[in-house]
Amino acid sequence: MSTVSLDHINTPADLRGLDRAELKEVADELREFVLRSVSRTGGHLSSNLGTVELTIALHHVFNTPFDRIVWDVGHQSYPHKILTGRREQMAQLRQAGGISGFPRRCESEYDAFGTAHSSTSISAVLGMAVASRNAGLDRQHIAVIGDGAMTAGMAFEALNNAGVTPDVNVLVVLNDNDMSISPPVGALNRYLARLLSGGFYAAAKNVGKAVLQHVPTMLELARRFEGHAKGMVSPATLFEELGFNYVGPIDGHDLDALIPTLENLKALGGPQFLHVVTKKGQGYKLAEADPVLYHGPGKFDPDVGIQKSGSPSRQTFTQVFGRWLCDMAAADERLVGITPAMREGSGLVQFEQQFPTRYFDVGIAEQHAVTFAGGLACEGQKPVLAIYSTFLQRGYDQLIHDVALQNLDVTFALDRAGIVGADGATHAGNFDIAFLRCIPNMVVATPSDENETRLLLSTCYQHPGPASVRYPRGAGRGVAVSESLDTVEIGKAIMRREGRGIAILVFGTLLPDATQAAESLGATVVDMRFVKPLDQAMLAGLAENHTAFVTVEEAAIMGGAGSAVLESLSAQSIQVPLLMLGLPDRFIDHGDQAFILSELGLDARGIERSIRERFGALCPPIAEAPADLK
Ligand SMILES: Cc1ncc(C[n+]2csc(CCOP(=O)(O)OP(=O)(O)O)c2C)c(N)n1
Ligand SMILES: CC(=O)[C@@H](O)[C@H](O)COP(=O)(O)O
Ligand SMILES: [Mg+2]
Repeated sequence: MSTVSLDHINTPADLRGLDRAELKEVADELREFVLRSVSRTGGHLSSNLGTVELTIALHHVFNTPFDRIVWDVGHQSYPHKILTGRREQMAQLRQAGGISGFPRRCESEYDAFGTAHSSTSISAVLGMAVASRNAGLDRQHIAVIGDGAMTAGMAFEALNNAGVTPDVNVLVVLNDNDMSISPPVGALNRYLARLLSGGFYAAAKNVGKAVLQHVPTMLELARRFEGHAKGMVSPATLFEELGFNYVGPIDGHDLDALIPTLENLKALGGPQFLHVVTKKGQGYKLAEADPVLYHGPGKFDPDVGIQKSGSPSRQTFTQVFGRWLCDMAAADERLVGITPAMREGSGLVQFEQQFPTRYFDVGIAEQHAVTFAGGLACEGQKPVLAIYSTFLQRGYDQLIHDVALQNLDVTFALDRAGIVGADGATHAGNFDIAFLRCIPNMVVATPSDENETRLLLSTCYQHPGPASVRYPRGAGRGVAVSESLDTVEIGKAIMRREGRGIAILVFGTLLPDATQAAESLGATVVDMRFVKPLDQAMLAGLAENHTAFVTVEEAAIMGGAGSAVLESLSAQSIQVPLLMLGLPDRFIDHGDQAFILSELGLDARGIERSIRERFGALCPPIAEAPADLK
């Protein structure tokens, strides 16, 4: 009877002494561990169930951590974490103080490169491989990239570069599960499907001379041990044309196929490309049947599966957006909705069903999404680009050059603005206010609740130029949302509470916390609604009868809305002391959203405490206040 157990695998070295049968036992245990563990913490499930054998094979064959593995996106790296000494820490996955859901260099020497935004792995391993070559190191560099991540331009920029870079040991493993978060889109997906079906080779046999143009030289053939697997002289795949030695497709759940193939590839130098086929959710029937639902679930009972809860009392901001989009699309046939591969997360499921010809999933291609929207706007369409704040960072030049500079009418619906919780710093939308407000022509709206979100979406949509509306991850506070498509005046703030001494200027959904603080302080509260254009008249008016200002935003303080107020006061030669509350100048780790906001002093107590610390003389005494406020 075998004594092999996952409990005894503390580093990949422990895998290297195992035979094939033992490795298969480890794979079964590892899959079960991933399922049980993720069901208790929440996290990315389907992708991790799909990479169990691939992870074991890679660590078995390659000499990690000396050899480098870069996990693209990194949401499939849990088996890797478990096999590299973090099995116990999986219990705190994505929780405050616990390990991250993504690879991080500071977390383990086995995490060769930090990932989370997709399609960076080939560039990163190429950089590493060139550095190894220059240092005379005989090291292997492996990028594991999914079929979804492979659709991004950046992956192709890297292939283009790697294919002609001399003397680099780069292995790209394409983990093809025929899924992105939602079903994959685009011509590359079709091409991969043709490779899998064998149709590519079969069709090629009939192409006659065209095939011969692609016949590799005898020397190359000798290098391609996989020639026997293909079993014939075949036309070059796209990846071969780009300078890679293409091998595959092989079954990514079959250790008997994976291990010898990787061993052979390890012996070869130069750019290698291995196409493996896996199943998202492999081994857990419910996830296999619905990999979208199990892509990134919260906690659930694995014996029962995810249970659909009854209709929740509070809508998420994403749902508010999704409904607004459908309503506005019904009212205006020029509206088109765009998502870069985030149909579910961005709230476009219903829109796709209702308006299939006006729905565009462009793949993981944020840059393209922005310029595509610009092109649509040129011809009189009204594009709404639904995009996470953090992913718009990818399309920054396109936003400036292809949209704002030409004053094109594109509405940016920025979801996940501010703290996002379990995904942490890589996904937090901290920077959009700072990077958007400096762009000429941009309108930057910061709705304070669900209804304001709808109102400002309509307002920005009707604005004939580029405009953005930012809203956070998760549910609002339960504010009823009107069904109208009314608009408000752009650049106009609204007074929410008239007080004395201190005026709290709120940009976004921290309004209830700021209001609660203001009630203790007797302060004025203004919902600023827009960072740009800023309501300068409101600021000037408030300055006449207040002695201090406080700005509150769930965004980076540096360059943020508070900075905009400061600039405006300075430009108007208004001298009022200003306290800026928002996100500090550091990356903020994963953890519960409310907990993080409270740690950052951005809940009602924290806001009051900061104001008292700074403007104590202007504040009324604390009556029966909790000790931490005194
Ligand atoms: C730049 C960027 N855009 C979008 C995402 C969101 N995202 C995370 S995983 C994923 C799908 C990736 O598909 P694939 O690479 O095939 O991996 P799989 O989920 O199938 O394992 C997407 C769109 C991201 N992480 N980075
Ligand atoms: C890995 C990745 O980028 C996505 O799966 C992301 O984690 C989704 O985040 P939401 O859960 O906020 O949609
Ligand atoms: Mg995939």
